Amino acid sequence: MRIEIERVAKRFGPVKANDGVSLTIQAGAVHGLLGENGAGKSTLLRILGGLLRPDAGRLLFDGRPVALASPADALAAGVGVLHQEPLDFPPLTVLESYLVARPRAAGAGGVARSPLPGRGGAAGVFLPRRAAREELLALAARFGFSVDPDEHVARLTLGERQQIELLRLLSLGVRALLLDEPTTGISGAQQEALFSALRRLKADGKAIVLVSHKLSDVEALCDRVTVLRQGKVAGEAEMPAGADRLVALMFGEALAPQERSPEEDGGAPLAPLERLPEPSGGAEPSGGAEPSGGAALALEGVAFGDHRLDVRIAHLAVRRGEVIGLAGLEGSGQRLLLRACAGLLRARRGRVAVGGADLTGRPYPAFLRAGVGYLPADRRREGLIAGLSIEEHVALRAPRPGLFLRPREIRRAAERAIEALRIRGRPDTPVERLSGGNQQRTQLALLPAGLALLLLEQPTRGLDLASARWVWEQLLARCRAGAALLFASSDLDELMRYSDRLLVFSGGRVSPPVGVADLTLDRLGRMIGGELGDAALPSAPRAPALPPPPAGSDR
Ligand SMILES: Nc1ncnc2c1ncn2[C@@H]1O[C@H](COP(=O)(O)OP(=O)(O)OP(=O)(O)O)[C@@H](O)[C@H]1O
Repeated sequence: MRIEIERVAKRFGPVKANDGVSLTIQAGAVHGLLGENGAGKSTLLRILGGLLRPDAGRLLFDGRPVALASPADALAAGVGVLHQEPLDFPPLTVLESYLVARPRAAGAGGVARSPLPGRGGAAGVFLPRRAAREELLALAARFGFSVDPDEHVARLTLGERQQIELLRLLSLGVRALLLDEPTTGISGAQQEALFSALRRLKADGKAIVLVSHKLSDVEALCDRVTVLRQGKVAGEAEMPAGADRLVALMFGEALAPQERSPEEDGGAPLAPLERLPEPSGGAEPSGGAEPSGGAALALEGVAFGDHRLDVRIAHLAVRRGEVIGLAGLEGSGQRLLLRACAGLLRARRGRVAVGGADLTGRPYPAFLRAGVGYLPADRRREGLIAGLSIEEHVALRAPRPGLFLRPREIRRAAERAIEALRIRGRPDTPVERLSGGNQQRTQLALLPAGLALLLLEQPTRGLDLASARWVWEQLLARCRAGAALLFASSDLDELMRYSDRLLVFSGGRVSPPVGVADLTLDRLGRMIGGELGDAALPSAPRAPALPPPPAGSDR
């Protein structure tokens, strides 16, 4: 399907999110949509997916003007959106989720047209589960996805949920697929599977739109890219266009080549961000050295877990100013460790001390008082409160000077935070209206100053290159001021670049701390794959518990 976007405009109050965007997406091609945080990419995707109506301009599908009043309209017109967080239903099984929104065949409860070549649709008075099941398995096999129709969606990893959603959209007959940051939070193997599926769909003649901040994804997949800047088309390029050109289109000339990550620079050496001060105790910042005393964080013989994993750490001491990266596939225990160190998950045994104070078994507020700050990955569900504005978040965080909040002071504090963290929004902007990158900046703005221990999940997920770099500048400045930092990331370059030492997680097993100087990307990849070495503590995965965990639990 060919998609033409003609002079599309969309405003949110004073913000021109899309300002006369025109571009054509060809059938049988992957079209990249790039741009810095807040450039207007998601807005355009939401317009194409029927989630938003444009104020002006029009869309043509295969030359015919269309008016999309809802996602159902877009689906009926052949456009499916694969959101970063799949729109699935955690309590359902994979098969039930796959069948959501399937139109019923001619007045009966049957499965409509089969998405598989050469097969007609099944129909019947009752839902023909067996036919649907076979169809799902055959479609999954076509793309090399391994699928268990009876598994609960809540038990799947993000990458597996994404595969089911992709299959569901295909089963609904989409001819154009819009993907929003599809490789965020999925494993390397799942990324390979996704890429080969997309190449196959492209060969089948589908139009594919890829929104991504990762130039490596764009270079691997796209035939053509359009760069948005402040709601306008800043430029277009046929691929391969060269990373320099794309970065210049996205950020103007503002981002010097050395400010980009090695991935985007094809491996060129980087100008390092300013690193840590000399440690006061004489310990080396890398190479596995441990602080001798007064650690920012000390764990002794701790064991914690959830319904799925038991995690044990015999000994970990993190010194002030140190950065510890937590590597591993998502759901391997990193999040559990961060939550245990934040007082959000109680260790079953062992000792947890922050700044020398024993906080074992103490509640979350005690950790807060000890100077622990926690930044969750899921900013929309856990980090921020939908419906509240930036200033309301600032008010919630404010230390209580008395019984009453002072609105003027709160507003001024919000304005200062907006300015300091360069958030694109106003004090009264509800947080759900901020772009992903600006939500992350807001979360960072809410972290109090002077923290002793920062615990961060995926601190730069969804951020553009310049913003990610800038966030790390802020974090390293806190480290230079004495904070210790533990962060979980699925970006190996980020882990290698910013950590002093790494803990590698694999299915709940944890490696001893490894100095990054002793690691290569290749070795790290193998450790993540399970080669943790003899020193890693074994831990048996727990038997699956019923009922399934709520969505968003550590997977
Ligand atoms: N519902 C909304 N209400 C108000 N403003 C909005 C809304 N949605 C988006 N915006 C604003 O429109 C602009 C474009 O946002 P959009 O989410 O399209 O950017 P983006 O390029 O996808 O950014 P990111 O890479 O951070 O996800 C931003 O300034 C954002 O704050």
